Amino acid sequence: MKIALGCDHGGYELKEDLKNYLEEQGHEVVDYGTNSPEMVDYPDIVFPLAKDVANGKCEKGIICCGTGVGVSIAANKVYGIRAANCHDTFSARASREHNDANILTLGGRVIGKGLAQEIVQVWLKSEFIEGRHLRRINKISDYEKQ
Ligand SMILES: O=C(CO)[C@H](O)[C@H](O)[C@H](O)COP(=O)(O)O
Repeated sequence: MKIALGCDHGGYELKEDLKNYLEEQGHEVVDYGTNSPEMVDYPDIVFPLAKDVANGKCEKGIICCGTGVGVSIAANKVYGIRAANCHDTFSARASREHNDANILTLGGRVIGKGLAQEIVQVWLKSEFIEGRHLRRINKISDYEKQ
């Protein structure tokens, strides 16, 4: 799978670890930075990345910051993005099965690398189950189009 990966300085170490992990799993990773622990403003990373998920250049996105919250708020401003900040595997699975989340956000100051890898693994293998959830997603999309 072609995956857009990005971070700010708060998620830099986790992003680097996930890049290796995803490549080991055979995924194609497109790295949107940042590429050092120096301070950056996360919207500058998030918007180009999220646009490329929304327009289909990348199938899914994973973004790390200190908490996963700031990047999630920013990503959800981009038309067509459903970003979910998940720090447990139950929520990660539900964000795919129920919400068809196309971006996962993670907090490098919240969870360790091992748990982050498990969350990513569950998130990537879980599929949207449609049914009643599609009706709800469509209501969000309709609102977004207004
Ligand atoms: O947006 C965030 C908080 O929800 C992210 O965790 C950022 O990484 C964080 O705000 C960065 O904070 P810093 O004090 O500039 O390192």
